[in-house]
Amino acid sequence: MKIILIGYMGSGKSTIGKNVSKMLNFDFIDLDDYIQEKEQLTIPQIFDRKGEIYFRKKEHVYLKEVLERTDVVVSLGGGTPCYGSNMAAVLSAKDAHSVYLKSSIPNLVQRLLPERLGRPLIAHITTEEDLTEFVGKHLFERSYYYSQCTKTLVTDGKTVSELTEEIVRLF
Ligand SMILES: Nc1ncnc2c1ncn2[C@@H]1O[C@H](COP(=O)(O)OP(=O)(O)OP(=O)(O)O)[C@@H](O)[C@H]1O
Ligand SMILES: O=C(O)C1=C[C@@H](O)[C@@H](O)[C@H](O)C1
Ligand SMILES: [Mg+2]
Repeated sequence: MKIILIGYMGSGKSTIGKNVSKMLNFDFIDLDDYIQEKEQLTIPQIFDRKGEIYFRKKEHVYLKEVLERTDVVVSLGGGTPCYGSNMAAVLSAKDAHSVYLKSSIPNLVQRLLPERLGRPLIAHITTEEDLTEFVGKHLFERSYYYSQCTKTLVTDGKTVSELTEEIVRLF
């Protein structure tokens, strides 16, 4: 079985995915970490030196690679399901269950403001007001893809351990 965690930047995919994998005794792959390791560059370096189109092409190639794995929890990047045939690949992967971690705009903004420098799409945004506007528009565009997941979990008001347990219970 594969559990694929999907959601906007800051929704908790990496943090919760790692915990779920430990509880289920599954392997854990964070697609962003996998890309960084394969490319021997950080995500900001890839965007800066090679550009976003290069990143999206590699993200697609490595997604296909990790979808071959079994007994694994995979946390995708925030944009992964929203490009090319990636969401179709997730939905058609063998024995795969996709979970959308759905978070409100104010919660995402509170989490992302202090951590924005590691995320090239928002690194240039400095105020809470501007980040709220950006996340609102971006999430609206991306929700079309996120909402295709087989399960949706609202994360607002829940701790990482509560969400971890909820996912473990689902499977
Ligand atoms: N339910 C939660 N309650 C409080 N803090 C949380 C919760 N989920 C995640 N966080 C915190 O929010 C921040 C972002 O989480 P994380 O890096 O796991 O998000 P992500 O979805 O993997 O983002 P990205 O798409 O950018 O990789 C972290 O500091 C994490 O500890
Ligand atoms: O939302 C996005 O498009 C991104 C999210 C991160 O996980 C990284 O994959 C990268 O910063 C792009
Ligand atoms: Mg992550």
